[in-house]
Amino acid sequence: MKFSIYQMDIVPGDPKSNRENVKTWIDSDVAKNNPDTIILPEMWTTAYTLEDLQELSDVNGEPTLSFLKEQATKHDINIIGGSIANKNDGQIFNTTYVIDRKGQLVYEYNKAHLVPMLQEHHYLTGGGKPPEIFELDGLKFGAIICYDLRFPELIRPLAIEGAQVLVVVAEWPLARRDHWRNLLISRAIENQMFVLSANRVGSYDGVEFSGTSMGIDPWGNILFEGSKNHEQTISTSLEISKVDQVRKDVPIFSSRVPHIYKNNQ
Ligand SMILES: O=C(O)CCC(=O)C(=O)O
Repeated sequence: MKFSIYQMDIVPGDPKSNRENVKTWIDSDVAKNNPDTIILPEMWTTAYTLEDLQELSDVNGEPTLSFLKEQATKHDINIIGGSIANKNDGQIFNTTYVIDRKGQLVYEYNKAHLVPMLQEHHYLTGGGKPPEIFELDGLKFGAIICYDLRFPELIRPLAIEGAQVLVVVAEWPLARRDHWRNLLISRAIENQMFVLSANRVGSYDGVEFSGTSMGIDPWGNILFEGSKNHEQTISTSLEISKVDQVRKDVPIFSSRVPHIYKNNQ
């Protein structure tokens, strides 16, 4: 499977412009790289304009969901749609939508962990459910959003259930770029799966973001590392058989002793 990751800058509070930018990018990326699956960053329609989200959020995914479905069918691509601010029953969630090449919504997930450093709990509601595996073109994926990366207990069950690729979409700040790199590499090694991440660049409200969208193989080798501060398209293919190979060479999943782990995790 060939992936394109859009390490984009985001126009704050202007979903229409951001959708237009993403449309232009998809048109040119499809012509150039012919991807099977594209990946966008976190909150790419609004950026972290938390105080304005009541007004700027999509409602039940619209209009962004229809936009993503249209792009998927038009170009015959799968889309892991980063995440968007999304109002549902009066609450605002940070929601990832995954659309297949037929334009079907195959998966949705709301960010589970809210960021105390950003006072997110004043503006957003946590999803309250763990991520589940979804499939695209026969491959098994998990997807999480930014701060979720700090919680290995959220990700472990995905690996146990056979996820081959973990996708992490983010607006991770430059100030903690070392954490970002090391956590992504750790999640790949400990779960013996590919990790692909899409992080934004640019700045908003005095916070500079760190780019550095990464691809890591199940052995922990870095496949690519985006720039810290430039918009960039990362195009990559994964040799999926590496997952089985690494799990065979170092068979941690058959070495587990869940009955001694707290909560049998
Ligand atoms: O965990 C971090 O350091 C960054 C988290 C974050 O900025 C986010 O989840 O949006």
